[in-house]
Amino acid sequence: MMRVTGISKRFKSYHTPADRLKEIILRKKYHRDIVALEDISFEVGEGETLGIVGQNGAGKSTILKILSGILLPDTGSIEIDGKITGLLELGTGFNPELTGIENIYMNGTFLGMSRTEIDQKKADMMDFAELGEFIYEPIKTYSSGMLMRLAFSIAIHAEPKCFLVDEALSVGDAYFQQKCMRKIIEFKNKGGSIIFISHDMNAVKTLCDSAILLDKGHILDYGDPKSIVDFYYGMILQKSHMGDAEVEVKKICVSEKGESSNTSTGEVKLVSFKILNERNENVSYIESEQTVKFVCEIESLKDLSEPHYGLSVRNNLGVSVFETNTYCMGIHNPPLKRGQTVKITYEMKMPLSAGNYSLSVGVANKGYDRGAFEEYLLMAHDVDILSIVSKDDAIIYSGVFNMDPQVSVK
Ligand SMILES: Nc1ncnc2c1ncn2[C@@H]1O[C@H](COP(=O)(O)OP(=O)(O)OP(=O)(O)O)[C@@H](O)[C@H]1O
Repeated sequence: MMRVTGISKRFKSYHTPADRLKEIILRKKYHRDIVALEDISFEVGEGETLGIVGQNGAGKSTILKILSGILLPDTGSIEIDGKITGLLELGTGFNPELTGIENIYMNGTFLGMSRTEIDQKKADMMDFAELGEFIYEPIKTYSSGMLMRLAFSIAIHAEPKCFLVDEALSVGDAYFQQKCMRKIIEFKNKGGSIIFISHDMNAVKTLCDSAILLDKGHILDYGDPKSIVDFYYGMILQKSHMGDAEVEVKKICVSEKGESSNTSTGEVKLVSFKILNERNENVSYIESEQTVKFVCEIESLKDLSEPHYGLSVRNNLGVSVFETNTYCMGIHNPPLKRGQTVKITYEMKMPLSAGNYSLSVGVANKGYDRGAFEEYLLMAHDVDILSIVSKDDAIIYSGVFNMDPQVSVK
């Protein structure tokens, strides 16, 4: 178990290096205080993964640096019965002039391993990193992906109690990332604690047992990863909304199956959401590969010049299995006048594996600008759940959906 209590960290920001000198000599304040973290507390149990999410500058890296001992907090404490290691700022604890093997010794020592321990684990570390002959070369000749392979291998073999995972993992190629993920899951299953920092919300929902939403150094919310991610999306909606409307995050109920976390500017309203089969009957479950209709009624509370509507289907791990919107599909929708209601029907086949799938809907106005809609108006998460049961005569397969392969064996 790891317990972090009341951690705070401030940085002094100087306009120029000369200001630092002036401050000392003239004994006058020449800096601006930046609150990177304020009174951060959390716990991670054995075998648990805590996700930390937040926008750029929220304080995520500062937490990791404090946990790994690179930075000291101004206040607060960290209690853990063992080591904390992880992937941090690639190169920390490495000497570029030394070979991969020499760096295993140096970095291993930095992570608290004895020489005998490193002697015993060196072969495993080298095997895992798969660097071939490069392991005998100075690491200044390594690509960032190769450096990451070495850093990960040493950090995970150092037998930590808590492992820190951040975006540095994405430097590795897809093959090595998968290998790292398998190792991380193995570590977790053996009782290791993990702190996972990522901008990939699907990964946070899939891998974490709990999550923290950080904003400007403060914990905005702490709890179940799914609601944290929904809250985070709500924040993004608010920031990407270029209109002047206030955004509210609230729970709504449009189906009998429970609550949906609805983030809305209040300019459109989700009136109803229905799941129908081919005979237009309301259904809550279908057989895999059947056609289904999702019918969504939206009321506009202001004039919308170029409305767009989106739908996403997520599996029970929160992973998006399908997501699209009318803008991406090249559909030009008629404008909506204030007070008008529009009915959007998505008719599609669902060749998904058996399980429960949640449906989310979104509404935006105007097209993409800088990779996002100009005006997000509504994001209603998990408005309904559709259960899919296996199709009797389907092939036996595992995975997310039936790709229906045509096989020829010659
Ligand atoms: N060495 C430093 N000196 C001054 N300010 C700093 C320093 N390191 C971080 N900060 C400030 O602290 C705040 C938190 O930064 P941090 O890097 O922890 O954010 P982050 O959530 O990791 O962001 P990102 O997602 O962009 O990596 C930011 O305002 C940043 O400018």
